Amino acid sequence: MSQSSRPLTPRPVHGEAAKRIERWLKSFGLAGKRAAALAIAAALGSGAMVIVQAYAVAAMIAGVTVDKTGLGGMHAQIILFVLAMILRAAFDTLRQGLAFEAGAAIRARLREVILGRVGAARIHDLPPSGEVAGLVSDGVEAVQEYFAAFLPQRMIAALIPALVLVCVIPFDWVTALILAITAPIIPVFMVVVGKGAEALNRRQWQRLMVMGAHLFDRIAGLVTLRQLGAAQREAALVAAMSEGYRSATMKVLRLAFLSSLVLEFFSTIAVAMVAVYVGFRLYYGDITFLPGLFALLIAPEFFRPLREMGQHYHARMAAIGAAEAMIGLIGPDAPAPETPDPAGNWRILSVEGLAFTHEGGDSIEPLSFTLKRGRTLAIMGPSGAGKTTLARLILGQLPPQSGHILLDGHETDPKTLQEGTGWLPQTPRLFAGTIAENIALGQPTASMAKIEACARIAQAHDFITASTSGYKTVLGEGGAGLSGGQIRRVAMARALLSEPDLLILDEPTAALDAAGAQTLMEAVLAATPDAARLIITHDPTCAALADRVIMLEAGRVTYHGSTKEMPHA
Ligand SMILES: Nc1ncnc2c1ncn2[C@@H]1O[C@H](COP(=O)(O)OP(=O)(O)OP(=O)(O)O)[C@@H](O)[C@H]1O
Repeated sequence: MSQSSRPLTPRPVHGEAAKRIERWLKSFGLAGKRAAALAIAAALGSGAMVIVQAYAVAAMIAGVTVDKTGLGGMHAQIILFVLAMILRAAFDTLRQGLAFEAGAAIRARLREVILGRVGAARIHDLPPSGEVAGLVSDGVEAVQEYFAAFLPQRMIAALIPALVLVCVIPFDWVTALILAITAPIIPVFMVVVGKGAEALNRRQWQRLMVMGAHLFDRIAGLVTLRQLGAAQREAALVAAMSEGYRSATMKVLRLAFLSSLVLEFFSTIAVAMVAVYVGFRLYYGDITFLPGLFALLIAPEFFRPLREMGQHYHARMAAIGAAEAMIGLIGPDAPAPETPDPAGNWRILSVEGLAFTHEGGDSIEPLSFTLKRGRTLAIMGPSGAGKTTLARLILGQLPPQSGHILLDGHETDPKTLQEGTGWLPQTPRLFAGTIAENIALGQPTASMAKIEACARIAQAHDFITASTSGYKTVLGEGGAGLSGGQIRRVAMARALLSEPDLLILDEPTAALDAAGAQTLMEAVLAATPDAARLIITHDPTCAALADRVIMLEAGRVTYHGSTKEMPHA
């Protein structure tokens, strides 16, 4: 079980670092660009209708109270008001739909890139599953808010107040001047609040990632934890982490609510200034009723987009926090997901000077061999000699500290090799599901006939069909319902099903008697005539069927030659 070692109190990012993250984020915006642009246009339409409505209301009130026209003489204003109301509702509905569409396109693109990167990662580079889950769910949602809420609002906050100013100037330029002078208060305040919000949001994300990774890891090992009586202790640890996350979230929310309150306060003061000024001018007869009332009605609408941008500013902060974690996972580029390389035409696998040292100091000394397709190499040696380590290096699960793995003399991407490899691990793992699903885990479209044929070769068919549900027998988590030996047989069928170019079998005959081991290996070799086969074994019967043998002792090769001349293990 692993635990993230990242610090819980991150350095604050602002200035250039935050802008760099934001540039990275924007490279994903292309996915929903058209819908986002249309959403902004719809918001502008709605803003224009608000101005028309304010004018119609002011004209109606002025007609009734000052000009004493009566409602009967105001058909034009009433029709204008109703039309503006209907159009405004239509624009708002359209805006919401388009913003959702833009957000959905960006969400899909981000998830595609993250999962594509995780799928393409070397196995030893894989991030904890909890972190990946946190990023593709909450992380992607936070980023979509940035695109669906903050970015359009930023544009709207620049355009609608400008539109209001242009409309107010012909009626009352003094009010327009007051609005223009007070407008910058809100963006300035937003930037001040933003400095603190960035650090808080990043801390919240770090805590969520650590908690997610920890929780996934502990859930996967729940049986072991219970067996060791450590479940309660772990539960307390998870509770403490949740509490840390709750407290970080509350700090973010507190700041978001407080900043909204202060923004409301400042915009209310600015509107009040306009109201007092208009009131005095009306009183002294410096302005007529209609422009004064129109200026009063429109002043809150001038500040509304700015206030809303202030409220969405925390969406930007949350997105930067999430994006930073994403960059850590998928890198600073936003590439298209890699398409799998359809390799498989190679003939010779060459291992050249491959070496590795575990953290504890145990190592494999530089080791070289070649293995042709259709040939079998047995790796033997006492327990702890480094046999499994060698297999894991070839499978790309451990990064070699030196040396190369070549296919037909060319350096190869571990992913390419992994895709064409059938692997029976030393401790195979089955999952909850039917036996057929477990065999077809890597080949979900495989036919039942093929699944059955592989199960026969792996000596699994008889015990599978002995149960009433046969291949449809449902297994519990970890293959519960089968014995350890039976799990190994099912996993062997799984390794054979993909018709691999390279077959790596770690102790394939464990738990079988000599006759069973011989039959199994002969069947496996006959079924994979074109595969290169690497067999890790303690079993001399099994090794005798190979073409060559490498004997390892404490990570060093003690024999490399034909099977016939090998010394007794
Ligand atoms: N993840 C690890 N961290 C540190 N040391 C490790 C790790 N995995 C293996 N080792 C050590 O490396 C050495 C080689 O282990 P490896 O599993 O490759 O041996 P092996 O020959 O396959 O043994 P066995 O036949 O028992 O499976 C052992 O001493 C083992 O303790």
